[in-house]
Amino acid sequence: MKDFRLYVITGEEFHPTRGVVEVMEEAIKGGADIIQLRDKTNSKRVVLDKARKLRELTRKYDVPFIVNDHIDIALAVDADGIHLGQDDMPLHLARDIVGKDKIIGISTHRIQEAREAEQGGADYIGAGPIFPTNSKSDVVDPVTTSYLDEVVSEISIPFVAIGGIKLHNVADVVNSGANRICVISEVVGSEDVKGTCEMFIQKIGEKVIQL
Ligand SMILES: Cc1ncc(COP(=O)(O)OP(=O)(O)O)c(N)n1
Ligand SMILES: Cc1nc(C(=O)O)sc1CCOP(=O)(O)O
Ligand SMILES: [Mg+2]
Repeated sequence: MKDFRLYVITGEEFHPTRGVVEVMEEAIKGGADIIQLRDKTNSKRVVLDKARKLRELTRKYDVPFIVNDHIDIALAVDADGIHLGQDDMPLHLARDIVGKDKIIGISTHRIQEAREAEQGGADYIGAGPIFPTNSKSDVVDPVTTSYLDEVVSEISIPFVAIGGIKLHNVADVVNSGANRICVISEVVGSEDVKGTCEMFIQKIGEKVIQL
């Protein structure tokens, strides 16, 4: 899989007056280099329609496109991959269904889950929530950057830090060894989506050691 630095997930509740394609296009123009469609409320038919549109957009910019939760929708639109949590379809079954060429990302909140994902053939893991977040209702307590320290020392597959990551705290995450960051609200809820992505990209590239 192509490496990435800034993973942006849709969150339409944060931009009620703007369309999802328009907002994600701005994110891509600002440097988002992988996109996920995450829609926990709409019907499958509506999610499928959004997936088609985002597939078209991401092809235009050659950016990988991941669908959250719905393997069938991911396959129907020929997404590059799927993202699954600990309560979703188990990794080995998902791999059987999607085949070896699709990206599978797995959410992890503790090191044992990360080990299992790696051993099970995940392409990347999500590590979080690092900080408190309002973007996910059924979320576990923040794992803090100390979970990133464990992941850095033990896990070899790519990991992306997620959960409550903002421009003001991303330096702490980067200083813990994360060089892939995943964001919903701070990006898609911004008045300036492109500019916010550009600032994230700049900060991901900087290791600021606070003494
Ligand atoms: C990159 C990334 N990491 C974590 C998640 C969360 O997935 P999950 O735990 O299945 O929760 P939902 O997003 O389905 O509510 C994610 N989507 N993406
Ligand atoms: C979708 C999701 N998954 C998480 C996890 O820890 O697995 S945290 C999260 C929400 C991230 O949104 P925001 O950037 O707005 O905090
Ligand atoms: Mg899920």
